[in-house]
Amino acid sequence: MRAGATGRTVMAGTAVPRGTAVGFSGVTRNFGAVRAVAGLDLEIAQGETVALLGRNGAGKSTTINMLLGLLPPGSGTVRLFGDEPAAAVRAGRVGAMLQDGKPVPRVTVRELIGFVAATYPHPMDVSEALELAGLADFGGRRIDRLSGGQAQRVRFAVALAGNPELLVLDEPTAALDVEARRAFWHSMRGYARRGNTILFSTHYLEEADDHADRIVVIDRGRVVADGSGAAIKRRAGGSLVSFDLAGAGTGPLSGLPGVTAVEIRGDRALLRTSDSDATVRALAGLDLIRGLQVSPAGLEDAFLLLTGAGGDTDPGAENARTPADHGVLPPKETV
Ligand SMILES: Nc1ncnc2c1ncn2[C@@H]1O[C@H](COP(=O)(O)OP(=O)(O)OP(=O)(O)O)[C@@H](O)[C@H]1O
Repeated sequence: MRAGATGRTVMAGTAVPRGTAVGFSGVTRNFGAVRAVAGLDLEIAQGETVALLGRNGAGKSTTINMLLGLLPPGSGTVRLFGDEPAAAVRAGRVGAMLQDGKPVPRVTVRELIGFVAATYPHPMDVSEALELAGLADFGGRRIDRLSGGQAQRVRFAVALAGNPELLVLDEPTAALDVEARRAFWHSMRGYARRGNTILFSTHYLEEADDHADRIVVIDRGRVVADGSGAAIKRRAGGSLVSFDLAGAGTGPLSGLPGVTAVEIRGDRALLRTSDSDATVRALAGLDLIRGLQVSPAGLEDAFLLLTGAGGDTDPGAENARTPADHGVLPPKETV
C-alpha cells in the first residue's frame, strides 16, 4: 500500500506543496436550481490511487469534468499539479476515460492509439500502451470489431497514450462483465505501480475498497467521508438498529449511546451503532421500540448511511437540500 490520505487542504491563493496532483478548494457548481457540487475540498497526493465513491447524482462526473477543465467551477479553485486544469491537460500530464467516449470506426487499435499519441508532447510508446491496456494481441483489429470489454480497454489505452502522470477514470468498469473487470483492474494496477496517480469514480464500495488506497465518499456534492478502505470497513463493524418512528421526533437519536449515524427513511429510523445493546436500552427508555430490528452492518449499509441513501427520492432533486434538511447525515469525517 502506498501513502494514504494526507488530510491537508490547499487553500485558494496559497502555494501548492510539492507532490500534490489534485487540489479542490471550496469548489461549487450549480446547474440551474441543482447544486451538483457544494463546497468541495479535496487534495490528492502524487502516487495515490483514490476512489471517488457516491450514488447516482452525487456529483462525481461534475467533479471530474471540472478537474479536467471541461467545466468551469461556479466558485472555488481547481488545480492539477498546481496549475490550471486546461494547462495540465494540454501538457499531457492527465489522461481521462470518461463515461461517454465513443470508439472511432474503421481504424485499427494500433492506428487509433498512434493518432492519439501523436497529439501529445511526450507520448507513451504505442506498443507499451497496448501492452499496459491488455491489447497486445489486438493491435491489428478494427475498432468496430471489438467486444464491449475490448473496446473499454481501447478507451483505457487512449487515456494512457499521452503518458500521463494522472489518470482520471469515470466509472471505468460500468457495463463490463466479471472477467473484463478483473483484466481492467490488473492493467490499472500495472499503471499505478509506476508511481502514477489515479482517480476513479464508482458506485461500489467493494470496488473502491479492492482497488484504491483511499476512498473519498461524496454525497450532494460534498465530501462526507475520506479514508482508507480499512478505516471505512472499521466503520462498517457495529450494527444497524431500525424502528418505526410513529411520529416521534428525531432530535435525540444521534445522541443515544453507541449511535454513530442516523438515517430517516419515510417513517422508519435507521441507527448505526457501535453498541446495539446500549442503543436498544435507550430506545426502550424513550418508548421507541415499535417494529424494532437489529442486524449486523455490512459495507453497503455503511455506504448507505454515509450517503444518506436508501429512500426512493431522486438524489438530484435532493441536491438543493441541506444535510440538516435531510435530517441526520453524519458530519464530514476523516476516518
Ligand atoms: N448538464 C447538466 N444539467 C443539469 N443538471 C446536471 C447536469 N449535469 C449534472 N447535473 C445534475 O447534477 C447532479 C450531479 O450529477 P453528476 O453527473 O455529477 O453525478 P454523478 O455522481 O456522476 O452521478 P452518476 O453516478 O449517476 O453518473 C445531478 O443531480 C445531475 O442531475
